[in-house]
Amino acid sequence: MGLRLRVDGDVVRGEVTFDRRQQGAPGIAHGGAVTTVLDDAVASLLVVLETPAVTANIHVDFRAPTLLHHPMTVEARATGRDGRKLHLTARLLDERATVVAEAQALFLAVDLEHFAKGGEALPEAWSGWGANAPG
Ligand SMILES: CCCCCCCC(=O)SCCNC(=O)CCNC(=O)[C@H](O)C(C)(C)COP(=O)(O)OP(=O)(O)OC[C@H]1O[C@@H](n2cnc3c(N)ncnc32)[C@H](O)[C@@H]1OP(=O)(O)O
Repeated sequence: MGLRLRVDGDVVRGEVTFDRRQQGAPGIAHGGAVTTVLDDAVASLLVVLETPAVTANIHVDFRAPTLLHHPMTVEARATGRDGRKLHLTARLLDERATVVAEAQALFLAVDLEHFAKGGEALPEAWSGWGANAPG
């Protein structure tokens, strides 16, 4: 879906335009696709936090239809930490800055060994992250 994310201070921002591949109802993005974008945005905050963590849960409020072929922006920020629990939030906004969807996510910090289960090499940049997790 061409989601582009970047770190801007302690916020993650990005742009996405949904197309027919993410269609749910005619002309409108599927809620699962919207949730994927919000989950990806909050997950990118882990770069800011330098903490390996995984989504334990994510709650999404769909405030307005997310129209296909309309450029959307997404922004995510951390709202708090309680031990291993990272509280993260993200919003998806349309061209008029109307919030079309927002998410509250709980991530749990994990040891890097958690990802070894996937059998893939981990990004080099993650090598220094382990010291912060679990918190
Ligand atoms: C570094 C970049 C990574 C990119 C990640 C991208 C985002 C993703 O898509 S991750 C993929 C989707 N998520 C997953 O695969 C996670 C699968 N789940 C798991 O591995 C485990 O359930 C995991 C790690 C979340 C929690 O297991 P575990 O470490 O044993 O925690 P556990 O001891 O059960 O619980 C710890 C605390 O969290 C709470 N908790 C755990 N799960 C939840 C939940 N789903 N909702 C609310 N609270 C929860 C527990 O109640 C407990 O709270 P307290 O300490 O107050 O009693």
